[in-house]
Amino acid sequence: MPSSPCAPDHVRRVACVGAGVIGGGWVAHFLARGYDVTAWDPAPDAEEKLRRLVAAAWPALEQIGLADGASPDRLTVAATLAEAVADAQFVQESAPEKLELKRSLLAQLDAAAPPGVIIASSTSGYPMTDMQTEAADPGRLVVGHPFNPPYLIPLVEVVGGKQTDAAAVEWASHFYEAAGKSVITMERELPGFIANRLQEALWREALHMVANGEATVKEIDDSITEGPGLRWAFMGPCLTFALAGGEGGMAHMLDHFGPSLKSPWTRLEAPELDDTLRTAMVDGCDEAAGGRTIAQLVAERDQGVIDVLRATGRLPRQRTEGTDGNASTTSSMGDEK
Ligand SMILES: NC(=O)C1=CN([C@@H]2O[C@H](COP(=O)(O)OP(=O)(O)OC[C@H]3O[C@@H](n4cnc5c(N)ncnc54)[C@H](O)[C@@H]3O)[C@@H](O)[C@H]2O)C=CC1
Ligand SMILES: C[N+](C)(C)CC(=O)CC(=O)[O-]
Repeated sequence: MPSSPCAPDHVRRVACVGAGVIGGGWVAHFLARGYDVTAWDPAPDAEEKLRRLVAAAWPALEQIGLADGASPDRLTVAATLAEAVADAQFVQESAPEKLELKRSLLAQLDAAAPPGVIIASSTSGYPMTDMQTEAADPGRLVVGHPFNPPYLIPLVEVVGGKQTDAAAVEWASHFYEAAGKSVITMERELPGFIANRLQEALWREALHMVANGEATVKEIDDSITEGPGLRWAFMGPCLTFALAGGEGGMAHMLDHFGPSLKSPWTRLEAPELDDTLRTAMVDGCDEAAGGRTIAQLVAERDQGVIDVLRATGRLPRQRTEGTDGNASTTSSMGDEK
């Protein structure tokens, strides 16, 4: 077992490797929770982009409550990967979703990080078994799959690969909880984990409807935000459908609607993501954005998530007594169980 040199709730220094949309979001989250964060990203403009992302996220983070001592000033951008992880007590990898790159990067991180320190990948779909093949100590490599933006959406799915030590998965789950996340620890690897597997089914149908001219991008988005999405923020799809069975609950729902719900399973096919569909999706999203910039949409999304968290009783949350003004001060969101 990679005996981590640090208890999950005593971590103070986190390294984030890859600082784009998700790596930057992780940086913002860890800073807001009071950690010292060291980031590394090979892109020449990475530091500027990262600091811009953190600055844009900070007002939302102030709204939901910062840990004592939290500050963007506690971010250091390292010149090399080795420097970034040299002193880390936890490493979050968020490099591009390319299997070969992940394999080699995780091996480099394993070689450079202090012995025993847990290294998590943000991958949105690769099983850790396929990514840990080149590492000398694959036992300490786990998946920690976040949701965009990681500084507001509580969920992290944690799962190991065939060579991951069970204790590493357990340590990572405890660490994310201490860092204010809501954790699902998976016993076994599933492509897409749980939430993306569900999202993939929805996404396939959305693309299919656009490809076939059956619905516009706006209609698809409205159908969720004005419909099931309102329920899903606080009650999942299974319990929601149990209520479709009235007093008979899920049993009646399945007896009543089961046969009619089953027939589509056999007729649904994957669409071809060709240039025509790509253009239709890009144009449809531009139209749905209605002239709003990405920065405006990010601010709108962040406020929307905060409003939903607050409306559903997940904000504000009591802080626990922080003795060191750091990670022991739990998040104001996400881990109410
Ligand atoms: N964008 C999303 O909504 C989500 C993405 N993810 C996962 O997060 C990871 C990162 O995705 P994004 O942030 O969206 O991509 P991105 O393209 O925004 O950022 C990737 C960053 O990695 C950097 N990079 C390139 N080569 C690198 C290397 N060898 N080592 C370290 N960094 C390197 C790039 O310069 C870039 O800044 C992927 O594994 C993705 O599947 C997970 C959940 C949601
Ligand atoms: C688009 N994506 C598949 C990378 C999204 C995710 O992995 C999770 C999310 O943020 O919905």
